[in-house]
Amino acid sequence: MTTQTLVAEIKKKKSFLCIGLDIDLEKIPPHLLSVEDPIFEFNKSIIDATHHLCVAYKPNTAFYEAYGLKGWSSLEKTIRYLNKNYPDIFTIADAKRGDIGNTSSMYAKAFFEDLKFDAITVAPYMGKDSVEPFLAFQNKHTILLALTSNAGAFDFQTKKINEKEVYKHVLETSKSWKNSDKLMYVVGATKAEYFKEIRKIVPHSFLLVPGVGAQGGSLQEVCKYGLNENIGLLINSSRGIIYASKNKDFAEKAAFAAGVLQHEMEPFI
Ligand SMILES: O=c1ccn([C@@H]2O[C@H](COP(=O)(O)O)[C@@H](O)[C@H]2O)c(=O)[nH]1
Repeated sequence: MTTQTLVAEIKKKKSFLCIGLDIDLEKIPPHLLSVEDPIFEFNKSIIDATHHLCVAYKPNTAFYEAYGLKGWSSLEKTIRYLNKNYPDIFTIADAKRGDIGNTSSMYAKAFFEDLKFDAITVAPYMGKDSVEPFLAFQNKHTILLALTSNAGAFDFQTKKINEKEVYKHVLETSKSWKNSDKLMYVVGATKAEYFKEIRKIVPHSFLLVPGVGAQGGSLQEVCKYGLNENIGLLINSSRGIIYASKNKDFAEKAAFAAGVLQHEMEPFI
């Protein structure tokens, strides 16, 4: 998907919500556990109930890899279902990959060519040659971890090298890489006070913002400095939406929780 299509969808739906599909079999309604593929059935119900309220879905691959081949098959069925039934939805594989160049190329093929995701999250730690293979794919997006939502972000990301924080080096240096127009960045909602500085370095880029909901980040605080001329934000909530209920009404309750966030977003669009 192109960035222009994503922006048009945001304006059409009056939403920049991304719903995280982080499926834990211990958290889904028990009645689903007896069907053949509980993860896919759960995802399908959540997607059908919420697709009009969001512009993106983000399965975190860890939640599928944890269930082995069955989990990977559920992930594959989920992305195929999304691409077939809701082609205007932006799909993000939250896989946090990145390795030496030829290995990164294989990761990119797996997620962009085989699974046909629109975007993948990538760790910047191994540098330019580990990220550029992802950027070689047309109409695909690479979402680089810049300033993450967890407490451990302060271990390295905010430490200074040559008087500049590491996350700022990530933002600035990556701008010089080939096809850097395909880059987006992860910035945690729990780090709202950093958005002003971040927007000075990447004013036009999209930011994927996890941390609203279960992690306590504030949508309003993020929007204060995070928005740009194209909205430029994808606000993610996973547990806060998909586990709104453990009963048979789970999809309906997820839609209600998604609607609350979408409603908060409307005035910004
Ligand atoms: O900095 C980061 C990067 C990724 N994540 C991921 O986003 C979701 C958040 O889930 P919630 O249930 O809404 O807390 C999850 O997949 C994380 O691995 C992040 O939280 N922070």
